[in-house]
Amino acid sequence: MDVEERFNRIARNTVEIVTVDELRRLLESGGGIKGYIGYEPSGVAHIGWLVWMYKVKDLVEAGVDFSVLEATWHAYINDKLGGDMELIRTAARIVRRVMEAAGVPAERVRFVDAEELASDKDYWGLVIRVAKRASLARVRRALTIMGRRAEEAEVDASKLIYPLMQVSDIFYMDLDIALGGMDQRKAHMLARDVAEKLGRKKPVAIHTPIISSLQGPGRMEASPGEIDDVLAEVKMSKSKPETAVFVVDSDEDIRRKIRKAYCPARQVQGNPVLEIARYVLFARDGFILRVERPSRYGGPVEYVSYEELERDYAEGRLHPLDLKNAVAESLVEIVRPIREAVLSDSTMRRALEVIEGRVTR
Ligand SMILES: Nc1ncnc2c1ncn2[C@@H]1O[C@H](COP(=O)(O)OP(=O)(O)OP(=O)(O)O)[C@@H](O)[C@H]1O
Ligand SMILES: N[C@@H](Cc1ccc(O)cc1)C(=O)O
Repeated sequence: MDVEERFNRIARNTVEIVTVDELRRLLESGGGIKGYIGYEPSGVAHIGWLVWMYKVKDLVEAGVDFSVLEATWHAYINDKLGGDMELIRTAARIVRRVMEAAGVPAERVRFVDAEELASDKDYWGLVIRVAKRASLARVRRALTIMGRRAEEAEVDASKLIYPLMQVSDIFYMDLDIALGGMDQRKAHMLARDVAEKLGRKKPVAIHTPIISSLQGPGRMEASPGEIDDVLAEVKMSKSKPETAVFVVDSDEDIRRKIRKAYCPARQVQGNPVLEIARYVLFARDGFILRVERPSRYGGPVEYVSYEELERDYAEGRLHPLDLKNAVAESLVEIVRPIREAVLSDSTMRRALEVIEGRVTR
């Protein structure tokens, strides 16, 4: 791939790149580029995670030396899985399997355990230096990166360490690119500002879209705030199982959940079914959405691009039920091999049962 092809591969299906020029310069420099994403191993992945997993695949294919940080300590701080570190580590093994089944070339990705970072005194030196350069108000505001509101830091002070650790992870691993969903924006912006003050490499932030809750965004006007704060509230989230399709859901569960999903006729904004079509289904090369419907409703139709689908939907030429059925069937095809990869392994199956019973938020 030449520079342009690499750039396009990295940029497709993203919401923002901070900054595009810096990314171009990195690619043009011809040197090695180090990127990462971190996630909390804290339960079963939902289809929102496929959005970043597909992006990891793009980055690896574009030649980025990529690490996936299994943020075990972060999950502990964030009260996941009852703070059971053994279970948190097990959850990380399951997510690895999910990533492989979703097409991420695992042999070309470095998996890093947050406990390994935290075992180095230099890591903690870095956390303290980062803390010195960040105001308390800014760190509190960054709590959205862990799906919390600023006020929640009052309950338990470890929550304030989390954003500082996330920023330090980036410096410790000496990264050029930090990837995350839009809800991770505050960590990346903080890292960019602190980088200048500490004379560190300023990471390019790449943000992928957030899929809304299946129940819809609710009263969006009632949640004023910056875009990432709002998205953190309305996203499909594993802590709210009724909002999500999980990668281990049965075919019938997927169909049932999509059938019940919020999907007003002609509405594009905040429509989770269209978002799934756009960011999960059409994110795959060569995808075609096939709508089966009786001839009295227009007969079968095929969409080869999201844009065509959106146009027909917005103009009322595609009924919500027909959209839902088509999206559900395609999702079933995507989820099935992932579910089988996880559930065909009896150790994983058992671990999953324990984890599902222990999801604490
Ligand atoms: N609904 C979503 N759509 C797209 N990406 C998502 C979605 N939810 C989470 N992500 C991304 O997945 C990564 C892991 O996020 P996170 O651990 O917060 O997910 P989650 O399962 O919703 O967790 P929780 O419910 O525990 O907050 C982050 O980069 C985040 O941006
Ligand atoms: N805050 C991220 C997890 C994360 C943790 C540490 C990092 O360095 C990066 C990401 C999330 O909630 O998904």
